[in-house]
Amino acid sequence: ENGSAAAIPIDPRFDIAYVTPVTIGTPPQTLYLDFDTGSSDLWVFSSHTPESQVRGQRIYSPEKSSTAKLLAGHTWSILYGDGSGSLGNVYTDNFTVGGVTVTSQAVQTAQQVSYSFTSQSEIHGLVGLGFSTLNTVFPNGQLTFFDNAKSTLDSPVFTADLKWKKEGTYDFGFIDETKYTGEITYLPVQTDPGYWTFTSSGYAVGDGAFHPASIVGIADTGTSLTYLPAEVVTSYWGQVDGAVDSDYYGGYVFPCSSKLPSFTFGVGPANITIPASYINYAQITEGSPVCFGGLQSSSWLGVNIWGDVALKAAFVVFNGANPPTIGWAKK
Ligand SMILES: N[C@H]1[C@H](O)[C@@H](Sc2ccccc2)[C@@H]2OC[C@H]1O2
Repeated sequence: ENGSAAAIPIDPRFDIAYVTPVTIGTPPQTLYLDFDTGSSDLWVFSSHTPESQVRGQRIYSPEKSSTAKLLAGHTWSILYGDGSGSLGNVYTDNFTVGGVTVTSQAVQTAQQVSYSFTSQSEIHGLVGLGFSTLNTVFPNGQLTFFDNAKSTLDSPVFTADLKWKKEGTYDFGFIDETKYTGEITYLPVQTDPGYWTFTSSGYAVGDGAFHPASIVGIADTGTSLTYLPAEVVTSYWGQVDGAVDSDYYGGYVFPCSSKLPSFTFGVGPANITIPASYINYAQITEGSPVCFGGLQSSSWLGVNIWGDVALKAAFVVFNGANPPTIGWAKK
């Protein structure tokens, strides 16, 4: 059974993250979760999360679900690239998103969450859509929702159609031709260690020359910005009046009044252009004349990350066939 679900920006001012409604258990409990191709744990705020760490989030209560089963002796603990983290125990239960149901999905219930989760009341947990090898459940790693659902889908794919400051969609099991223009360019995926890792064929700043290059990076719907090699972002921000790489603000900032160029990245023989407006990410604080860039250096990260700022400029196909590939189309 195929499915389709909304990807809703959690903040109307800038696209810090997107959440998608899911139901868990019997009777169904609805939570809004962050679908994250950059990790592979499905975890939720729960009745096991200390009240001091819950601030407005909806919670999953396994004790109220007749189909919940404790996965005895199993625990999990995850640390994310941005330093946030969570840990807890594990149940299996019915899990439905956009009409696609997995009847015995591992649902990881949080017993601890870090402050950055407590402070985001609109995010009630994460659905990892990376490869199941990254799952942190111990002693037996669990399968992602997509890996469990794959065999029931018409095609072993899901697609991301994220949008700038608007609601987009995740589709499961099919490719909606009305959501993109031209052709989809498919690239090989390196599945070790478990991210959707692909190689971009280069970049261009604004209407400038295309620079062929091999940029290995991960497609990560759970990361807000896009992080690329220093030489790439230096050449981009070099075109922006007043842009500086600020230790104080932790990245490239620029006068909000400055004109920004677009940014184009290669996907095989094709390319995707990120409009300048997407790269004018946000004011430092409400009303500030200083703005934070959506394109930042990856040098301190050790990995290039094509986050939402890049993904929302494209229609992206996460093809879970064997071997997996990733498809990019303009829209
Ligand atoms: N794959 C990403 C993940 O989804 C988020 S976890 C997260 C933390 C706080 C708020 C919302 C989400 C974190 O940032 C980058 C990488 O790790």
